[in-house]
Amino acid sequence: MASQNARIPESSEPRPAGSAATAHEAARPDLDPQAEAAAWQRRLGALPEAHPLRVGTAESPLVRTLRGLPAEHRPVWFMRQAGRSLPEYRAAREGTGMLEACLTPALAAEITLQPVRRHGVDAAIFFSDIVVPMKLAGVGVDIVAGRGPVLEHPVRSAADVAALPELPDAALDPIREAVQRTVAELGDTPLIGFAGAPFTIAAYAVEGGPSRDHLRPRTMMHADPASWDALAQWAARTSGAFLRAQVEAGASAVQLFDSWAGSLSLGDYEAHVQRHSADALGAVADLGVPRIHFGTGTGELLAAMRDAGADAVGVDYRIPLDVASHRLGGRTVVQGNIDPALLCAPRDVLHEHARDVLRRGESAPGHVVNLGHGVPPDTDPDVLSDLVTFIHEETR
Ligand SMILES: Cc1c2[nH]c(c1CCC(=O)O)Cc1[nH]c(c(CCC(=O)O)c1C)Cc1[nH]c(c(CCC(=O)O)c1C)Cc1[nH]c(c(C)c1CCC(=O)O)C2
Repeated sequence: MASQNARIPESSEPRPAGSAATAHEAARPDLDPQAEAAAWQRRLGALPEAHPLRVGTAESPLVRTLRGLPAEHRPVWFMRQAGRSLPEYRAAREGTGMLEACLTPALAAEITLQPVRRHGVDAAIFFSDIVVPMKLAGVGVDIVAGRGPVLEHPVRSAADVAALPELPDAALDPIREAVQRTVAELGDTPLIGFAGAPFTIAAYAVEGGPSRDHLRPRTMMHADPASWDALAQWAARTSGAFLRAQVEAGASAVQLFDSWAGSLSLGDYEAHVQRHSADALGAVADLGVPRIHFGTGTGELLAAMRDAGADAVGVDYRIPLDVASHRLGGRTVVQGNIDPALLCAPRDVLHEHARDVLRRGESAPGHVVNLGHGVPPDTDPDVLSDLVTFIHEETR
């Protein structure tokens, strides 16, 4: 059991004088349960009475942790938990393209539910993709297995940006139906809705597909700032509408994936990206759902990503979680950051690494356990099921 008072291994950065070794206690004494509960109810006021967050999932370990409240155990889920690591996923996808699967409500719901049934994770994440909103808007994009999203026509000029179609609200109906089908099965297990952050979406649009350093969008924000701004605003509107549709249909939390933000300097992030991510997260601000903001290679961007409007920050495996929490001022819920590479290590090695992540997570007011990035496709599903059991037993 990872003690609440576990001594945290010395991190590479000084801890501010007087900060608690386990901020959980430091954060909680300030929390007046009655006041928090009243504020929480006010926060959810705009949601329908029957929304899962108002009738059950609010007391789930995931949502309580995102609210900064103690929970029966540390919640755990995995990015890319719905995917090729599951034989049942491969069977369900047989003969159906990726985007077609995302836009077939019964199939998207089934795939979303598979890892919850198999692993007993504390949250489902909606089976879709960050380029689905682009597709629904009418942009020529497909997902190539082993590569990722590929566009028919890269977006490189002001004219290309001006030609980008707006996402019609009715085009989101298959998404709403898939979410409704999913939450009808989930009961008190929360569904996390998600979207791609404007920079990551724009990086695919400008490059036309996956790239390592995202040089073209990073050049555009300096060489043609007006086109960059118009493109990022379009991406924020499109992703924001996608997020909102999932929440209105029943998602109890959202995650904004800025997977490729790590290629940005803090200066470029603050000057050219942060406000657009704030607009995407702002699309659900009035609905009160907890918001998680995740990126990879973002050790220098953590506070700026939180300040874009997140309740929690997803941290990748490259920075120790206590160091990340320190950079967030010790006052932000963190998510992560088990290294996916250790899923193929011997079980005792993985468990010791997970204990270290749990100990380091004690330095934040709340810790949602996750990987530092997605589940590798060749992962043994039993390793993930065992890891969920281990995390629950260690933190019960
Ligand atoms: C960058 C990114 C994308 N899509 C996503 C991101 C951000 C997360 C991350 O950083 O990995 C987000 C995403 N994509 C998918 C989900 C559903 C949730 C889940 O998988 O658990 C989520 C949350 C399904 C998917 N999206 C994709 C798959 C693999 C499709 C398959 O072959 O089954 C899944 C399960 C395809 C995809 N889509 C994308 C990539 C890079 C790929 C992988 C290409 C490949 O390796 O085959 C773009």
